[in-house]
Amino acid sequence: MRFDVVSIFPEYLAPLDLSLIGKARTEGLLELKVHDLRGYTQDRHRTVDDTPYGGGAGMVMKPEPWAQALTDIAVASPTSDGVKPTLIVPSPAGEVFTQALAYELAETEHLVFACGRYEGIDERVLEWAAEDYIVRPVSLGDYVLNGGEVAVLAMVEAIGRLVPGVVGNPESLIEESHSDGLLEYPVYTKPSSWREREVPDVLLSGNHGKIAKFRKELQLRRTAERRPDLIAALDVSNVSKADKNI
Ligand SMILES: Nc1cc(-c2ccc3cc[nH]c3c2)n[nH]1
Repeated sequence: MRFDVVSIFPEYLAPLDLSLIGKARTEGLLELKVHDLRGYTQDRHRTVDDTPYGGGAGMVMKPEPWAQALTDIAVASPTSDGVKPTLIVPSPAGEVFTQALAYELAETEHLVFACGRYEGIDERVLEWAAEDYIVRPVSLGDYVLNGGEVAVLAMVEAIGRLVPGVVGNPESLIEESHSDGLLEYPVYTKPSSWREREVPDVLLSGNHGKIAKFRKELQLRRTAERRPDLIAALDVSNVSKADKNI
């Protein structure tokens, strides 16, 4: 799987050299290249923004540097299956990024991320890019950042960790939050007694059936308390009606 990221702050993406994603890149499980948008400007001031048509505060990112960068990236890495690469454009006005979308995108051969800044990217870039890309504006959540880089850090980590071999023990992907539509259960480790707080006895029992039941009940309770919206969306085939009333 290949990731390309375009930004005027390439150093913002440096954390992707670290930890699991960095190790996966070293091992060749993932390819990731960060591109400085200013490398695609033509003027000596390396201009990437200008005033908005129609007025309004702030500046808008000029279209031409984006077209040059996105053309370069698509030509440099043609997909083996002839499917257009996917262009993810972080935006508060995009579809919300979810674990389901992370799984979907983890199946994509080539993901390109366009990190906007200022008031955003000239809309014509997204229209133009649709000739050679599957264009998807994506929101990290209903809050406003100053640019797309933070969203890309989160998405590359969430997607990259799903690529086979990146996470050492694939079983750890099974029982995490949102993998089954529920929030994850609480976890504990040694010592069993800590500052007069005890680990739940059932977890020390060795009875795997009881432990699984206990954990599922805690997932349901935690989800009902913190994310009632997820309870409504639950696929009832994996939860009995009685469980949903916890
Ligand atoms: N979920 C979310 C995305 C953003 C975002 C994404 C790109 C730009 C460019 C300028 N401001 C931006 C904000 N804020 N919140």
